[in-house]
Amino acid sequence: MKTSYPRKDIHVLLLEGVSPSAVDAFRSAGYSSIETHAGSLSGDALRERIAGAHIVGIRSRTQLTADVLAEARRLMAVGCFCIGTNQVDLEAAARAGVPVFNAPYSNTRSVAELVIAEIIMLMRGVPARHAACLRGGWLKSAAGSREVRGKTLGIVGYGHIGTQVGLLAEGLGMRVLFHDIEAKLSLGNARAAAGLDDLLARADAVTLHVPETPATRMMFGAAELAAMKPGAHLVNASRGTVVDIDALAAALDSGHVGGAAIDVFPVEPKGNDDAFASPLTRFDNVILTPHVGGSTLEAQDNIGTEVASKLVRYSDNGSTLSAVNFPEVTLPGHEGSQRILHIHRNVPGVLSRVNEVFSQAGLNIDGQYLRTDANVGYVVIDVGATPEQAVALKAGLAAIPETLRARVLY
Ligand SMILES: NC(=O)C1=CN([C@@H]2O[C@H](COP(=O)(O)OP(=O)(O)OC[C@H]3O[C@@H](n4cnc5c(N)ncnc54)[C@H](O)[C@@H]3O)[C@@H](O)[C@H]2O)C=CC1
Ligand SMILES: O=C(O)CCC(=O)C(=O)O
Repeated sequence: MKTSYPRKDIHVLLLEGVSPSAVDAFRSAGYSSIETHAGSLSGDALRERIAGAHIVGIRSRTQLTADVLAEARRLMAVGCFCIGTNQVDLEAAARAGVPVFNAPYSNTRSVAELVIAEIIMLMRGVPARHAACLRGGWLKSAAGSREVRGKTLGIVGYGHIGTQVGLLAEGLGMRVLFHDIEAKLSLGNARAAAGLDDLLARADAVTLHVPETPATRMMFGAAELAAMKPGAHLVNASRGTVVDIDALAAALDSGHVGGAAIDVFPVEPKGNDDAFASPLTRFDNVILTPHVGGSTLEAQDNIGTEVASKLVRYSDNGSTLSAVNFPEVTLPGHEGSQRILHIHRNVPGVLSRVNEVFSQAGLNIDGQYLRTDANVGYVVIDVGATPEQAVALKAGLAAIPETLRARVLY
């Protein structure tokens, strides 16, 4: 059961080279116990470091499984300093009373720019020419080299990244088709395809911008690759599980797929010192990048500030706005009141037990904010009480059997 701490005792663990802007944001908010690691941690090293952390910041590589979260008994919140949150068991985190935050927009432009550059490179046949030069060869020829102007780009997943790719591609004179499972507003002159097959049959290049979900796992296999136009190119900067890499290697071998740019892989090295292996490394007509779609200084700087600010706001004020796994509450300041957070399993009767704790103490509630989802209830109570009374109230709340976490805010 985790309760109240002064900021100096709140331990922040930042992994995977999270930007220094995050450290700055924590420090300027008064948090001084900050531990940073350049790489990801796993196994015993992760369990050991997370056991003492109140706030954990990761990027896409650190796996916060239910088992790992179970060891993190002090954990108040998780920050994913990226868009994807598939590396965290979000349900297990919610069941433990731990909100998870991310940065849904800050690196999207960086991904879109890389994708556009790759589409031009693939259509010009640059990867194979570059590979030849590195080996002392000279492939000066227009064979297979095309302008992107007038060609059709198929975007699968027309969200924050997909829409930006579409607008940039139109700026280059491309025709844009998209496919999404949701009805989406077309930006510019983009058109919704009749379905994935329609998009694949018409696109000269296909780019994938879907999240990792059960439905997108291996959504791009032999059948989808075969449905692409002969010689069309594939770009994947979404998640490595979305494309069947062996099927892609076979389609590149046969020449049906003209080239590919792949930024994400089913298995990625844990850090820069680990070796990378892929069935795609033997092809000259591919661009392989080490999951750097969002790795620009601009994006990382913005993400560091954005996610750290959300974590500080939750820690200082209790607001869970934009948490991805948790009831969202936006809260005003609580000057003049003690603010107590109570996170509980959402079953009938808990709120009346919460209120009973306050009425038994004979204290008036100044404000109460409640949000629930199917599993978790989050109630924030402002009360005119002394700090000592607040700690006693927190202990009363902690004794309610459905309690997941209770905390007095500093
Ligand atoms: N390579 C990198 O460094 C980066 C990779 N990413 C990945 O890109 C993904 C997309 O990012 P955003 O565009 O910001 O996400 P988003 O949530 O704004 O857009 C995703 C779109 O995919 C659609 N979608 C979901 N399932 C689908 C399906 N089965 N078929 C077709 N469409 C489907 C959604 O309706 C949504 O419109 C992220 O989830 C993340 O995994 C994000 C940032 C950096
Ligand atoms: O840059 C990173 O660490 C991960 C980027 C990414 O894949 C994401 O934002 O989802």
